[in-house]
Amino acid sequence: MLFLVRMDVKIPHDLPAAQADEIKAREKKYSQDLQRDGRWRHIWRVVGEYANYSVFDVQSNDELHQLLSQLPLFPYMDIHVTPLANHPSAIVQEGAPG
Ligand SMILES: O=C(O)CC1=CCC(=O)O1
Repeated sequence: MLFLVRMDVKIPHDLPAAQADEIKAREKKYSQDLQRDGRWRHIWRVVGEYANYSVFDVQSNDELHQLLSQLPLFPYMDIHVTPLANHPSAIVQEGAPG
């Protein structure tokens, strides 16, 4: 199942820089581990914003919720999830047998 996820990062200004840097380092490792195992398919920066659009490929809503809620930056992000389905005009159908 594919999901488009927008994450807006809102780190409080009074969070000490060293603590913010440590959380961001953990976030990067967590994200890259999920990218390597294929569940975090894409991550794109939104131009001019501290936000990203990501595509996740997971088995269920519950799995996505678990992955997102374990993000180190989770307490400091607004997250919006859009479930994706195949478009009938797409020349490649995601998830269809090859
Ligand atoms: O910087 C961001 O957009 C938040 C984020 C998600 C994964 C990551 O490494 O940073």
